[in-house]
Amino acid sequence: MILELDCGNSFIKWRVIHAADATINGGGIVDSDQALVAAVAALSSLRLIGCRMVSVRSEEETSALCALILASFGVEVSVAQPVKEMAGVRNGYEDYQRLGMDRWLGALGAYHLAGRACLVIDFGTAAKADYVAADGEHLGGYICPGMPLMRSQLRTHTRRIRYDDASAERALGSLAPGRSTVEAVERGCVLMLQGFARTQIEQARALWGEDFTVFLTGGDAPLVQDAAPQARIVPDLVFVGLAMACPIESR
Ligand SMILES: Nc1ncnc2c1ncn2[C@@H]1O[C@H](COP(=O)(O)OP(=O)(O)O)[C@@H](O)[C@H]1O
Ligand SMILES: CC(C)(COP(=O)(O)O)[C@@H](O)C(=O)NCCC(=O)O
Ligand SMILES: [K+]
Repeated sequence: MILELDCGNSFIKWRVIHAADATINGGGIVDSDQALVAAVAALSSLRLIGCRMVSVRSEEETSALCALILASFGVEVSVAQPVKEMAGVRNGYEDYQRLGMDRWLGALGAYHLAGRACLVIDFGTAAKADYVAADGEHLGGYICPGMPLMRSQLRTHTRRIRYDDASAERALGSLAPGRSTVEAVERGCVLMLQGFARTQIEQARALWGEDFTVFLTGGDAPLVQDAAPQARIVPDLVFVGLAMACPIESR
């Protein structure tokens, strides 16, 4: 079995797959290193032969988690590293090392799955869009605040925007004009994300006509699904790219 980890700015997404056929043994989303170890250790008949990781966290946090994985499960962690080119995709950044590794792996995974031009939109802590042309050239992309950041900026920089998580969840049952603060903020931010997605799709259409595939990923992708009916929702897109970047021999 292989442990796969996607360490974003807010959460760690993890899964355990069988090395031979990549079938999924377990997985989840946790908010700390300790919760990760507890969740993985709770899997029955766990037999890890390796671990691969993508992280957009600091070097210190990333190596601390690698050390914890080694100490807890006895496996070395292979951490995806920036490269100029892989699997037919060429990194489009002026300095390829600066492109977020989650974005790069999402682009790799998308191009692998689509085999043609693709637009990857990832709604995590930040909202990201990345463009890969039909010949594999990564054209670059866009970054703006995602749902958690927009929400917390409003809460932090205003005096009268205050509400709890439960009412936030209830507010998203509809996108009609809000009749309370929580509805107005939550629905307004979702419309911002949807507008972001629509604009990216328009731009992809201007570049490529109808010959492209749209991928939606990240924890908040479901909030945007209705605005992009043609998109493929692929929650594990980054893991697709991670397996390509960090192959682990099965024994
Ligand atoms: N089970 C879940 N636990 C926590 N957040 C979730 C869950 N499912 C969806 N989300 C949403 O996912 C968002 C975080 O997305 P994610 O892609 O994990 O971000 P990041 O990679 O930046 O850590 C949160 O804002 C939350 O709304
Ligand atoms: C843009 C990001 C902060 C997104 O992080 P996430 O929302 O996945 O937690 C991450 O991809 C990153 O740190 N990128 C480096 C900067 C760049 O891609 O230009
Ligand atoms: K991410």
